[in-house]
Amino acid sequence: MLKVPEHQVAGHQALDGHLGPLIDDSGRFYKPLQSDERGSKEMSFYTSFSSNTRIPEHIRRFFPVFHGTQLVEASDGSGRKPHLVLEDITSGHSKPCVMDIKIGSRTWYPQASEDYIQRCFKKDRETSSLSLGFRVSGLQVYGNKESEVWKPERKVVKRVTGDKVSVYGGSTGILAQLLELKAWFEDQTTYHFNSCSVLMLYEKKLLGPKEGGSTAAEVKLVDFAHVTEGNGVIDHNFLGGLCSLIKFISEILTNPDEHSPRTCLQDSDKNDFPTENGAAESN
Ligand SMILES: O=P(O)(O)O[C@@H]1[C@@H](OP(=O)(O)O)[C@H](OP(=O)(O)O)[C@H](O)[C@H](OP(=O)(O)O)[C@H]1OP(=O)(O)O
Ligand SMILES: Nc1ncnc2c1ncn2[C@@H]1O[C@H](COP(=O)(O)OP(=O)(O)O)[C@@H](O)[C@H]1O
Repeated sequence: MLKVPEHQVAGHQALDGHLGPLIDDSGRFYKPLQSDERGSKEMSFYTSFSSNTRIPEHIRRFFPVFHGTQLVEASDGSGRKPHLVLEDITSGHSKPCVMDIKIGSRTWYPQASEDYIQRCFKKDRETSSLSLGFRVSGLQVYGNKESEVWKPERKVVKRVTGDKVSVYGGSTGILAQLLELKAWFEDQTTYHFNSCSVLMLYEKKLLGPKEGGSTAAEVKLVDFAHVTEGNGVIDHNFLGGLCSLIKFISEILTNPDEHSPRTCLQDSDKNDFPTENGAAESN
């Protein structure tokens, strides 16, 4: 029996009769193939990437495992539709803290439709993409009390700017993984990852007498609906955004006091989680 993913933080969602991804109990994530060229682009990417023998194994682990496509009952009630069958990155977690960060100062690309380019121009300008080279697309953070979770609405997430971003779960784990990805992006010229996201995830553990804190963090790349061929050219847009994100996280780690939770919320959001402890997680 497929169900709506509880821990999805961005993108199209399978709620209220809309078309969106589903999960099963065996750790698979079913992403519906969008009917326009986005669906075929994402499938082409996964097919190409999974059979590309030049991708080093230590880089492959940053991508969800691809299990082909399958016809399954779509979440919008429109009948059986083709879905990409992917590894569910949140599987095995009960309190995953997740952040989706869309990389690149621009999400448009020359081959896209005029309409898409115009929409991207607007979103890139109105968010931190243009200024920072990345933007937060969605997040959820568990706190220290049993049911405490901070999952701000999309409109709150979109307002986040450079001085208000706070990174939950910095540390060597995340940083080391981002640096490993960066080294590959400095070299690879096969794909251009337009409008693609870095997903950061760690399991929140409740603070108790013997335990506390959180487990090792994971970095994954998601959303390949706009990947184009690299044609021997470095993906400067993604690489630039990634470098900027790395610098941003490094600065938080070196000056954590300047990035207290109070700086990440606007006055109107202060009734929301996080608490000080929740934001001080280190991964
Ligand atoms: O529909 P919207 O306005 O929520 O836009 C979607 C975006 O949400 P956002 O506005 O950035 O919060 C959404 O962004 P996220 O993945 O949520 O970061 C996608 O960009 C999506 O387009 P595509 O599937 O990548 O082509 C976007 O979908 P399309 O409008 O292009 O179908
Ligand atoms: N393989 C996956 N496993 C678990 N969650 C995923 C996976 N891929 C995507 N997600 C969740 O779904 C969200 C949207 O994914 P994305 O591929 O960007 O969809 P869209 O194309 O609708 O924007 C991500 O922010 C993440 O929360």
